[in-house]
Amino acid sequence: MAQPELINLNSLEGRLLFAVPKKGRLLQAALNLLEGADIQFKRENRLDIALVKNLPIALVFLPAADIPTFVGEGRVDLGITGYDQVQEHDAGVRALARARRMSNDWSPKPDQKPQGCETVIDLGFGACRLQVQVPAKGEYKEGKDLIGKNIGTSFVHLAQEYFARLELEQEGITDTALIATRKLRTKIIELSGSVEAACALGVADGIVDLVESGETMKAAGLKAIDTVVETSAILIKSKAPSNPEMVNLIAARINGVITAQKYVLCQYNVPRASLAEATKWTPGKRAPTVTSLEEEGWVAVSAMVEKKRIATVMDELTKVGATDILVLDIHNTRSS
Ligand SMILES: Nc1ncnc2c1ncn2[C@@H]1O[C@H](COP(=O)(O)OP(=O)(O)OP(=O)(O)O)[C@@H](O)[C@H]1O
Ligand SMILES: O=P(O)(O)OC[C@H]1O[C@H](OP(=O)(O)OP(=O)(O)O)[C@H](O)[C@@H]1O
Repeated sequence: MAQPELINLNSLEGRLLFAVPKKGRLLQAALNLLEGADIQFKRENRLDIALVKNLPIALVFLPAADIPTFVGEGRVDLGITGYDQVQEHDAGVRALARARRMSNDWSPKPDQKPQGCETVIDLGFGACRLQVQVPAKGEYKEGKDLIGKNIGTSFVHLAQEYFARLELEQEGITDTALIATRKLRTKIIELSGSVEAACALGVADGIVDLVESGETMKAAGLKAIDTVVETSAILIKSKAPSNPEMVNLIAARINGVITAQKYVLCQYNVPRASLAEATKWTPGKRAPTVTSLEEEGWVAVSAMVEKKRIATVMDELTKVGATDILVLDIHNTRSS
């Protein structure tokens, strides 16, 4: 039986490291993006590193929550994760800086690489909201009603900052710099999953958790009273990537795939006299392509249109006299 090829660390030499969620909600959409960007790899069973066959890249499969740390510290060059995870990581970095300042242990190394990650593209999937939730039939109406109570969450740092801000507001303190040094009256309880069960089980008075369809929240007898972060999946890069050209190439490819998913190509024929009216509905990304038809007084138009607008656009084009309207899927796209 053929043995799987083991990856030794030397084979990562010279390769751009690209972190991908190893499981969960973002995994499949991230894999689809890689396929669309022609990033070819074979992931061996149980191995969290895969060498890309056609580019000098290695994929590293990591928990979505850890990806901002690896990218932020420059251990990995690029990553796909949720904006919520980046925000939680950044809030954690602020909390650590505050703790170190308070204990006078603040000694940045002079040769340290720039830390932190930058958002390259909003990937347009994995949209949900990090919300403050309370029992639907309970007495809590707004975030500030939970001050001094027990809050269950996996997003401890964002929850800490959220309640620090509310506590300061309640005390009439406007200096937001104090959010970072606040000793909270509200108790934040870290939970790693099934957070929605915390209220019913008496562990928490309220929770801070993700809501997508709202089904989990409803089933747990909870309602949302505030939003901490609106999130979707993003492509992030380190502030000091090992190969900036390769980062740009991957970003351009992924951007092309995302744009292709968002747009369709709309083609139609229209009398030249109605062209101005018709192209108001199909201005294209830069400008529509207009070509003359063999038939006198007619032109053919081709333009990219956002998928979500296409039905309305077709209705309006018909009204202004366009005919032979075709809508085509776009497989990939690239613009500078
Ligand atoms: N309905 C949803 N619930 C949770 N996360 C979602 C949802 N929709 C999109 N996401 C995104 O997916 C990211 C990863 O969440 P997910 O729960 O799938 O991760 P995970 O690695 O399986 O973590 P865990 O083991 O804690 O469940 C979230 O941070 C968020 O950005
Ligand atoms: O609004 P909805 O569409 O119902 O989605 C939200 C739920 O999905 C996530 O949990 P997940 O299923 O990832 O499991 P977990 O509770 O173990 O994190 C999140 O923590 C919510 O519980």
